[in-house]
Amino acid sequence: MSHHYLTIENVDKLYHTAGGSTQVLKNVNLKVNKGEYISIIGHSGCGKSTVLNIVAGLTGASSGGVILDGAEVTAPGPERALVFQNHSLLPWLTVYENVALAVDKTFRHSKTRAERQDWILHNLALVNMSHALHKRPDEISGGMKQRVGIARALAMEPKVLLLDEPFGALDALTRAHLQDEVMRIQNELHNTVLMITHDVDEAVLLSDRIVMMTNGPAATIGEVLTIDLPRPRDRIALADNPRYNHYRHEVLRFLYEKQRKLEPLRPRREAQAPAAEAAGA
Ligand SMILES: Nc1ncnc2c1ncn2[C@@H]1O[C@H](COP(=O)(O)OP(=O)(O)OP(=O)(O)O)[C@@H](O)[C@H]1O
Repeated sequence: MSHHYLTIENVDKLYHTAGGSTQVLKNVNLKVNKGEYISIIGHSGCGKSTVLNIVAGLTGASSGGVILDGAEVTAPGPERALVFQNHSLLPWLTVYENVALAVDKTFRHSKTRAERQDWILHNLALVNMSHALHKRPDEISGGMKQRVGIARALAMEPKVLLLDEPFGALDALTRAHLQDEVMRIQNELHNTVLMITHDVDEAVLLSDRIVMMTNGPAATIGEVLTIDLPRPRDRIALADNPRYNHYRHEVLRFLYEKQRKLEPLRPRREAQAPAAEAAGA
């Protein structure tokens, strides 16, 4: 048996639609150690969410599979918690109740009512949301909703945390603040994390390794970059760090030179502005 905690092995994925079938993923292989923070980056539509959904057990691989802590993934389960870009809190429940729902479900047999209550409060404190326990999602900001989503995921004590562009919908300052929070929590808890991102700086700042995917169809892992920067990491100090900038450059080079995304061809006359045509574009 593999000594890796999470193994994605020879995963192919075909989607069958009325128009025929498309091979989205081809031969995706990745081995993740316990406590590693992995980012997956690649152009839009290459298949990042499909990889994450297969690990989550939300969709099956067409061939190959996923093994987590020695067991094959065949269905969704609480040991793989997901956080999406668009907050998935239940709007009629308070912040506390949203986390309580997951905690009560996961620990109803293993923790007493009082222990569960402490655990909910503990996880909401971890993301600095203790001040808003009784607010409903429409009474808090987007960043706060993401904090609650993260608290809910952490509170399930998952074996792997699956983050699908968790900061994607946030403004730059809120995003930076939340990235710092996630780094702080990661330094404390050492979760195993798979995170999809489109943000090169975010990937370098947060990750132990960055998995770079080729363009689809039949996308696969093109390169894996190990980020050897000491933790805790400080975004301001790193801005002038040559190694940080080297990693950034490597990811940009992969995305914009090696895997340059070509826009689909459009009819020349209608699609291009006169100025662009005059410039010979
Ligand atoms: N259920 C489905 N049925 C058919 N095709 C699908 C389905 N889900 C995804 N696809 C297609 O598979 C490809 C990969 O989609 P996926 O969402 O995994 O990409 P992605 O890299 O996460 O994209 P983005 O960065 O834009 O979120 C796309 O071409 C998409 O249209």
